[in-house]
This record gives sequence, C-alpha cells and structure tokens, in this order.
Amino acid sequence: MHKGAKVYVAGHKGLVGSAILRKLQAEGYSNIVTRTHQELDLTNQQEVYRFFETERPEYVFLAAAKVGGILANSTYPAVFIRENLLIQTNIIDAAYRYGVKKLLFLGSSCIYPKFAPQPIKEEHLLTGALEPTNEPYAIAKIVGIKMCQAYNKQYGTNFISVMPTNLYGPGDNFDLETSHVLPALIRKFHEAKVAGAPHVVVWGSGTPRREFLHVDDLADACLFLMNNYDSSEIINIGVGKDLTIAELANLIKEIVGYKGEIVFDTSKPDGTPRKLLDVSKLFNLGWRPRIRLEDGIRSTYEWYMQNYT
Ligand SMILES: NC(=O)C1=CN([C@@H]2O[C@H](COP(=O)(O)OP(=O)(O)OC[C@H]3O[C@@H](n4cnc5c(N)ncnc54)[C@H](OP(=O)(O)O)[C@@H]3O)[C@@H](O)[C@H]2O)C=CC1
Ligand SMILES: C[C@H]1O[C@H](OP(=O)(O)OP(=O)(O)OC[C@H]2O[C@@H](n3cnc4c(=O)[nH]c(N)nc43)[C@H](O)[C@@H]2O)[C@@H](O)[C@@H](O)C1=O
Repeated sequence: MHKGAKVYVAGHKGLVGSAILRKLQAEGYSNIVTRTHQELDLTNQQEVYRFFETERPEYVFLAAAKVGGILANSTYPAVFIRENLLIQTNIIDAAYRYGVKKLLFLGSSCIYPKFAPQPIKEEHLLTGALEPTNEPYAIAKIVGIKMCQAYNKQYGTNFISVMPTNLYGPGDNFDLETSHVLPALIRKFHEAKVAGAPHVVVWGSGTPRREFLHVDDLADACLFLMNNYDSSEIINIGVGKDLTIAELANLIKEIVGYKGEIVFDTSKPDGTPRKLLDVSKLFNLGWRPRIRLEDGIRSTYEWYMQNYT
C-alpha cells in the first residue's frame, strides 16, 4: 500500500478497527474511508454495493463483525452466524466486483478444532470438531476464509485471511454480559475494590488456558501482512505464550490492587481447554509483538478508568 492509497477500514469503531485506523494514521496513510454502523449497515447487500461503487476503495481491512465473549456466543448463536455471514459475504463479494486490490479478512483462533494439538498450526483447520460454545461464529469465520480462497482461485483476487488469538486493549467491550474475559475481569476487580466487596466471581474452573495479544500489536501485524503477505493460506497472529484463567485473574487482581478473594463459578462454561497458536509462520516473516501482557493490562486498566468511571 502506498501512503496515498484509498483504504477502507470496516468496523473502525470497534476494538480491532479502531486500532488499525490509529496505526494507519500514525504511519501517514492519508486517504482512509470509514462508515459507522449507523451510516452503513454491512448486512445490507445493496447498501454495501452502493458504498463500494461510490467510494472505490483500493485496500480493505475487514474488521466489522458480530463479536462477543463466551456467554454472548452461546446465548445468541443465530445472531452470530447470520450477521457474520452477511457482513463478510457482502464485503468480500463487493471487493471483487469493484476491483479492490487487496483485502484482509479477520478470522479468529476459534476456527480450530477443540482438541487440536498445541500449539495450533494453520494446517489444523478442519481436522476435528469445533468448541460448541462458539461453533456458529467459528463456522461463519471458516466460510469467510474459504470464500477468500475461492475468489482468489476463480477470480485472481488477493484476499488474505489472518487468525488472531484473543485480543484486548483500548476500545474493548467492558459489558459484563457480552465481553471477553480480560476486560470483564478488569471491570469486576475494579468495581469490587471500589465497593470493598469480599470476593470476585470468575467464570468456569479457572483451568482453561488462553493467549492474549494487545490490539495495537495486532494492528501492527495486520499492516505488516497487508504489505508483506500475498497468499491464500491462512496465517496465525499471536504471542506464542498462554496462561490459565486463574493466573490471568491473579495478575489483574494485583494490577488493580484488589485485596479480596477469587471465587470460581463452575456453573459457567469453560469453553475450549486451550488454543495456543503456533506463530512460527508469522515470526519467520520477521514480525514480533512488542507489548508485554502485564504492561498491556496496566494501560488497558488506565483506559477503562478514563472512559468508564
Ligand atoms: N476481540 C477479540 O478477542 C478477537 C477478535 N477477532 C476478530 O476481529 C474482528 C473485529 O473484532 P472486534 O474489534 O473485537 O469487535 P468489535 O465488536 O469491537 O467491533 C466490531 C465492529 O463492527 C461493527 N459492526 C457490527 N455489525 C455491523 C453491521 N451490521 N454494519 C456495520 N458495522 C457493524 C461494530 O459496530 P457496532 O458496535 O455499532 O455494532 C463494531 O464497530 C472480528 O472479525 C473478530 O472476529 C479475532 C480474534 C479475537
Ligand atoms: C476470542 C474468542 O472469544 C471467545 O472464546 P473464549 O476465549 O472462550 O472467550 P472469553 O474471553 O469469553 O472466555 C475465556 C475464558 O474465561 C472465562 N471467564 C472467567 N470469567 C469470565 C468473565 O467474567 N467473562 C468472560 N467472558 N469469560 C470469563 C470463561 O469462562 C472462559 O473459560 C469466543 O467468543 C470466540 O468466538 C473467540 O473468538
């Protein structure tokens, strides 16, 4: 991408889209196109075609999606499969019809089988059954990958698919019903500290392992791949290390400065036991994350305090 190229960031108000937008602006890209959800409903095919016909973006970051944590995914499976299929199908097809030079599709580590060998390599896709709590969402993401590959094969497009691990950072969703674990625990420990509550409830057994990547590192990797990766083969984005939910909870407890107890609610689902990504393919291209988990949690906690309290 040259600095004057017309770049469309779909989902620029979200966690990932806003980080990509910040990164593009910081790098001096001067011709960025965005639309809010209110201005353009990406589930509406006619509106999406009209937008691409009028704006003619050259590059697309597809970071618009219906996204949520384990509870939202298992409570609203129909919404997650429908909206994700529509959004990605409309954008990928419009990108082909209106001559987009390159598109980057954001998948997720939940596309891999529940019991995939760890760390999970890209070739483990479609080698086993999926985790039930987010299967409809994962299936939509797999369709997105296959659609990019099919369009590349049949139409000669350059649509790449990247698979990030669990993300966090400024702009995250802190709603306790729909968020992912890391922002949820920042909020729970903070509110318990302020209220002087004796304990904080952490869902599940605390034993599942998760890998966390700061969204500014993810945005950096997305720009790197947009500029340096041209292949239909999917590519993982992560840090190469994970920790248990109990370890994460203790780390956040310490950073927030909460002195009470942690109680595990085993009536809530654990989800997949582990999904550590094998990131050797990305690292071999020369990319590395920069933000340590502890530093990233500290700055995200500061962002939360400035924006939510
Ligand atoms: N967060 C994570 O841990 C991970 C995320 N990813 C992937 O990264 C991508 C972005 O996720 P993330 O930034 O976390 O999600 P967010 O929910 O923070 O952002 C998604 C954005 O898409 C917009 N959007 C949703 N539906 C529509 C629609 N119908 N029309 C227009 N805009 C819409 C949302 O707007 P509004 O809020 O107004 O609806 C929001 O701004 C997704 O593809 C996700 O699968 C992958 C791995 C992990
Ligand atoms: C990114 C990824 O995100 C999702 O998968 P997930 O990793 O299972 O999501 P999660 O962050 O919500 O939970 C991680 C673990 O943490 C535990 N946990 C403890 N306490 C809280 C808590 O308070 N909130 C939440 N949400 N989880 C909690 C929780 O029980 C689970 O064991 C999918 O939507 C999937 O689609 C996807 O792509």
